[in-house]
Amino acid sequence: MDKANEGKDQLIIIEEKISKVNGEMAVKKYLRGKLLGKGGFAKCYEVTNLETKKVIAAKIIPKQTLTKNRARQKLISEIKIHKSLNHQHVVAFEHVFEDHENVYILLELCTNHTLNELIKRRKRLTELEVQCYVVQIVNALKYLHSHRVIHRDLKLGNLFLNEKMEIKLGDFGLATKLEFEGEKKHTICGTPNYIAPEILDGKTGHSYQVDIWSLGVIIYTLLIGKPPFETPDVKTTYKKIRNISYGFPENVPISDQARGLITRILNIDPQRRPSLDEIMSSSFLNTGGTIPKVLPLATLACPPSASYTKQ
Ligand SMILES: CC[C@@H]1C(=O)N(C)c2cnc(-c3ccc[nH]3)nc2N1C1CCCC1
Repeated sequence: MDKANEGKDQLIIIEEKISKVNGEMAVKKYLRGKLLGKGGFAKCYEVTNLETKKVIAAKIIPKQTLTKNRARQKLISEIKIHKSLNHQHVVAFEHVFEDHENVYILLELCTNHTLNELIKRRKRLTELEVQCYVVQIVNALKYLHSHRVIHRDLKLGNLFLNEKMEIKLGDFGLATKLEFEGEKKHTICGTPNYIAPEILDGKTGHSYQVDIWSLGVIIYTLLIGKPPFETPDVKTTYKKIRNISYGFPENVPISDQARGLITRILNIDPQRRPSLDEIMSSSFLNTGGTIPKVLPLATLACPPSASYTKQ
């Protein structure tokens, strides 16, 4: 797109040129809609496939931001991993193409934004809502880990919500795929509030358990309203993480089951953290005051959380 197209009231068409086997050129057209926001180097738009009328989300990355090899490798890895995934609670990877200026990644539209926006509006969620979201996140992680993929940047802002308020795990920019079981990764990465201690100490290497740690931080944040190790300064946050220095505020009531699960997950030793199956069968996810004992909670539909409405 050239500068002239930055105008608000013009129809902007993105064209994908495809050379067919018989040498002919086919063109797919997409109508660029409203700006959804920025994600890293990308500008993200709502986009309509003019042939199928399907409305999707597009991450548009200017190629001039990909001159450094590191940024280019990161994007290639994100596309390679995300493209290979297909699960109800993972953002669907629709398509990817490029033109002279940009790389276009087309993804499932999640009209209720992310758990970040939900928490900003609601301050904190009920235990029943948290149980329901956690079951979906655990299922997404079971799928990822069974395909030897570690997300490594699990946080509220990467947990998208579709029109039915279902969880869709997205943003595989920091994800990695193990070449073999038991392989350990050493690259430092993640978002300060959610980063596991073994990534910070960088000695022993890290694996799937870093996603379990982040899940513990997410459960705490959804129930309490802010992350356990949050401080105004990143260095202090890292110190609190390394010392497992957090507490449960007196003024926020949470069940023993929730407190117990968070405490078991936020363990400095990755091996001591519960597995995804152990989390799924934890008392926190299987004790509901009014839940009939007959059905395990995981099979129940979610309680209605107010969906995202513009204020
Ligand atoms: C396209 C990038 C990213 C994303 O990865 N997805 C899946 C997504 C889906 N729907 C939405 C969306 C639908 C309606 C509002 N946002 N946004 C998504 N985002 C946002 C855009 C801005 C920052 C992250």
